[in-house]
Amino acid sequence: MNFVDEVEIKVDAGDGGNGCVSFRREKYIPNGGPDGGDGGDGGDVYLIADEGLNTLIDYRFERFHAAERGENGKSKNCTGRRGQDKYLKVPVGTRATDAETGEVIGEVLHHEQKLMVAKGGFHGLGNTRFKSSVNRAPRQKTPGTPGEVRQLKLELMLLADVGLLGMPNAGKSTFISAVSAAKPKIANYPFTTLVPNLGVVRQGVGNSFVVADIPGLIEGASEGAGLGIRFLKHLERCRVLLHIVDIEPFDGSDPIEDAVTIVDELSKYSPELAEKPRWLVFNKIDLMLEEDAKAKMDEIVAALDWQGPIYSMSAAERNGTQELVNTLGDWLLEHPLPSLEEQKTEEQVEFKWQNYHDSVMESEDWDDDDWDDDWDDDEDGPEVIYQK
Ligand SMILES: Nc1nc2c(ncn2[C@@H]2O[C@H](COP(=O)(O)OP(=O)(O)OP(=O)(O)O)[C@@H](O)[C@H]2O)c(=O)[nH]1
Ligand SMILES: [Mg+2]
Repeated sequence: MNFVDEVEIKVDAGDGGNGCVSFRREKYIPNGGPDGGDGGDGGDVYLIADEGLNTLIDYRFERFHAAERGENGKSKNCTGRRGQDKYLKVPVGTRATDAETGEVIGEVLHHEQKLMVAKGGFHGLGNTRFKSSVNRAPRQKTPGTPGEVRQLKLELMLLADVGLLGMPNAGKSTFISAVSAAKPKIANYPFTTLVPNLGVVRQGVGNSFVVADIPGLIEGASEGAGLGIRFLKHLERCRVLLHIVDIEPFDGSDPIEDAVTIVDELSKYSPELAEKPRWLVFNKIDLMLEEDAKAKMDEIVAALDWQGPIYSMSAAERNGTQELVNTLGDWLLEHPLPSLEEQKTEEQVEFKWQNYHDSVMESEDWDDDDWDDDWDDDEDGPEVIYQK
């Protein structure tokens, strides 16, 4: 099974390089000024979305990823080189969470989108920076700060427009194979589908949508029964859910209870997901006389107190499926996805060392009137303070 949608990895951004203490030593310049350069910043760790990937499996095997350390500063005012950033390729739709705090860092939703998951350390300052009218031969420097280390949970959530929800054997996979080119395994035993499948429904040029078929849910799924509810996360980004109800389960279970169970488990998993637009789709109507089917459907609608849209079909006989797909296509056109900018509501996560630079700048070493005068001269090599 190559589909892996959850992994935990450790990311380690590069430490900042240390500042350097050094003095200019040259022939004929006996008392050269300070010329210790700053260190380089540590490299950051980023996720980068790659549309060619559809699993996080590589991260099962490689769990530690580090960016490069910044180089230390050197004499002659040489600034250390910045550490190289580390880019981790992930499938589009991957979300990163800090595993220790549970804080969602962000997600990558389109090809080549980048997300910083660990910030590199800030560079240390060389002694040139501490030169002043009072102290012309400073021996101060600051060390680079450590790069951020995070235990990271990566979760892949499939990007689909329509999500299928229902008991095992309800006919979810039969439906997706009826309306798309997807060829999932279909069988009359529960949990035939073990990992999500995506199917593309084509309705003419430039008008297609994606359906996600996920493993079935059973009672107690939120407590881990069956395959649990871990696959429900793949429905979070769908625009509409189809609750597929088998009106004549061959295991003899009561279709009313089954339908209620699904709604309960959905609400337990996430009230937001339960609030998402959802259509009730009765399946296997070929197994009953029309009147009996109608009566059964009415009972289920009443038991669920269902007010939303209702469809019926025989996925196996492809009866009613095309109609459902056409209505879905129209509905999706009328309910476009919010643009990416609107989706970016997530706050920028503050990184641990964000304020380090400010605190160094504010420290007393900088309270010097001559500071501004000295600063500008540094651009083209060391400033010579004493020259005979
Ligand atoms: N008579 C009839 N049988 C159907 C219909 N749709 C599906 N089936 C049968 O029901 C059984 C289960 O179908 P699947 O599509 O595998 O069900 P599923 O919801 O994907 O089940 P899981 O993957 O286990 O969650 C299969 O034997 C299908 O042939 C239908 O409309 N009519
Ligand atoms: Mg299935």
